[in-house]
Amino acid sequence: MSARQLRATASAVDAPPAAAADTGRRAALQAAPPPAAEAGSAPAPLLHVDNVGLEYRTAQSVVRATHKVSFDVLPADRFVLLGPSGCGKSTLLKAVAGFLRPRDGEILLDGQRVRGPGPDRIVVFQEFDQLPPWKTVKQNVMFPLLASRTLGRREAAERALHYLDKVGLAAFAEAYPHTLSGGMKQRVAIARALAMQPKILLMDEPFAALDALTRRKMQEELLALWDDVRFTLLFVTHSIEEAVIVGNRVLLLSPHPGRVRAELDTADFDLAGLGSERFQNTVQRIHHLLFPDAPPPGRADPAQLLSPTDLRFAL
Ligand SMILES: Nc1ncnc2c1ncn2[C@@H]1O[C@H](COP(=O)(O)OP(=O)(O)OP(=O)(O)O)[C@@H](O)[C@H]1O
Repeated sequence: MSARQLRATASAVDAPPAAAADTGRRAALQAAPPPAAEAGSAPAPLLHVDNVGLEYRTAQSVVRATHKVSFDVLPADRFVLLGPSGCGKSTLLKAVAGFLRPRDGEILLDGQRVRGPGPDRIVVFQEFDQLPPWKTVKQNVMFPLLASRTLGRREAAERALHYLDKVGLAAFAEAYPHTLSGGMKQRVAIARALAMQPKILLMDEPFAALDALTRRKMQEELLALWDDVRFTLLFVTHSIEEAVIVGNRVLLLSPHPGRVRAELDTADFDLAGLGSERFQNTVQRIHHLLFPDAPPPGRADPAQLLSPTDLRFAL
């Protein structure tokens, strides 16, 4: 990280809330430009979300999920959408995946407008039942490669084993999903997604159903995997701690309907700093940005990632 980025990061997370309010939250907390920008050649965004409004329509009602949300995800970003329940995080992810068309604005992936689902965007969900139980672990990882005709059977098997090895499950290739723990099932889902070598990996609260210690371990493994593979990640969470650990950039969304509250550069934080004063102060500051009128959250117990700053309960 450049000295300039470090300074920008510090001003983003250490500035007092009043200062953020004075200068405009978005401006004060804008992510630092990547080093290439200093040389005048900023990388083009891989994902460009421009003024996107999303809604659900039924015969009886219209539910507005997001309002004029804009952000850019750069190649190899770990970009996190953070906000309270109902602010439209999952809906945004669904729109990027192509399952939902924006009511307003547009979503571009690699310069192309997103018009529907495609193998260049793979979603990992929270649920443990995303793996067909009648297929072995290896067959599960191979399935999208074969179904999309990306690879033939032999190459698909090789690639499946390669990614199962990366998530530490090569020894379980012939096992069936019901014999695996929740964390292992999520690893298989991650291996299956990465095996498709998508342009962007979409994760919708992938660790939320795991116990706190397994969740922490999975965060650690995800970061190690990213270090190894350098994929581009769009990750949804309620948990401020998880957002700060997993993301190098975090977009804060206001309560329903979701609007952009701020964008933070969090590249400087990792699991090692979890209990530190600086980490805790950052968590509290993010909480304040989301809920300026609420009392500050209690200090998070580093052993408990489902902490008072889990925003499911923050409305
Ligand atoms: N299928 C649907 N039909 C109608 N409204 C929906 C549907 N899915 C979501 N919504 C509404 O859209 C809004 C945004 O929902 P969304 O699930 O995207 O929020 P979220 O931030 O992901 O919440 P959570 O963190 O609780 O998963 C909410 O008001 C929700 O009730």
